[in-house]
Amino acid sequence: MIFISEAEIASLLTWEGTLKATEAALKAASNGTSAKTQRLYTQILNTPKWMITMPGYLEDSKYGGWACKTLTGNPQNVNGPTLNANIMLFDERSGALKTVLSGTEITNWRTAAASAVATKYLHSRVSNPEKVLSIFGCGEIGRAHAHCFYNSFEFIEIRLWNRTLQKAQKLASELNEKYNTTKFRVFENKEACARDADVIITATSPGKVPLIKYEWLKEGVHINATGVVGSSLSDKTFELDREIYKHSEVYVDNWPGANAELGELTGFGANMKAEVGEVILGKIAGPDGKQISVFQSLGMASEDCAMARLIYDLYMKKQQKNTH
Ligand SMILES: NC(=O)C1=CN([C@@H]2O[C@H](COP(=O)(O)OP(=O)(O)OC[C@H]3O[C@@H](n4cnc5c(N)ncnc54)[C@H](OP(=O)(O)O)[C@@H]3O)[C@@H](O)[C@H]2O)C=CC1
Ligand SMILES: O=C(O)C1=NCCCC1
Repeated sequence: MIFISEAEIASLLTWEGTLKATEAALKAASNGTSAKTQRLYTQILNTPKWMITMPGYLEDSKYGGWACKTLTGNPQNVNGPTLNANIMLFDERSGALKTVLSGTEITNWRTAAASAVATKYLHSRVSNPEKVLSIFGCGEIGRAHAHCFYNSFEFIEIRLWNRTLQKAQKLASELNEKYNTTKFRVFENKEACARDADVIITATSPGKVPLIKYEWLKEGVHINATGVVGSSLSDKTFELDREIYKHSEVYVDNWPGANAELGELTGFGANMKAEVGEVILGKIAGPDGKQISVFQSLGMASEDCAMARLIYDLYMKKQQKNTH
């Protein structure tokens, strides 16, 4: 059995590969070529710590795989990441365990890639270079989005907001330095950060008060809302206020997951429009550019299957090269 570590995975990950694998998984959710199994939440009693088990299967000659991700979350982790993930990849003929992959960075990358794919298909005018992107939350998922969106689109300005200001400042400095740019700007005030933004990403552990208010938003804005609290928690909260859901078209990655975990949104009056895959496949027309669109990202096991297969193939290729 092979173990592929975070360090090895970091050397194999590219945005191009991640975007293709994630798009394949989003498409498969809407054309019946991936399993629709629900994920399971297990909580350590009387604590906010949870484990999610995500079994999945994706049929695809390039990105197909049969895998199960386990992910533990501890919102109180101060010295390490909030999320720790591992992915078991199985042999489809024998059922034997083939590989265990560290899954934390894979989760960060594919979550950002899912938002980028959603933005590509739901916010068609994004190729206009005069666009502003605002990212709320500069943790691991926010950081991955900043890299992914910088490398995938041409925004004129990328705004960063974080509850703890210093974290946004640190990330902005890192990114401006790495990409030799001044596009990344820190905003202390949430409203100022959201106003006039064309695309918004929320990547926080949602608190009791929603982060973003409807009255701050520009016509036709596209929002990728990635922060979620497990469905087994009684104090479930969302990053966007109810008025936003009432006035938006809401897109999801998969209906079975949304039906199980996003029931509240229908209660808020949300127009739960379609899976992103249905738009990719041309089954449903995307937003008209005037309405607000929200991609309420849940994350799918099939995305992890696609990524596990991608990384496994790259790893094996590298091993073969090294032995010749
Ligand atoms: N949709 C998907 O597929 C996936 C979604 N997620 C979700 O993404 C979110 C972020 O995860 P990750 O980046 O790994 O976590 P991190 O712990 O790295 O970052 C958490 C972020 O949330 C902020 N935050 C925490 N509480 C609040 C609050 N009350 N108000 C505003 N901001 C707050 C933190 O701010 P500060 O720095 O001040 O503490 C920090 O920016 C989580 O909700 C997670 O469940 C994760 C993986 C996949
Ligand atoms: O898909 C995932 O992976 C996650 N989804 C929601 C919560 C954290 C991880």
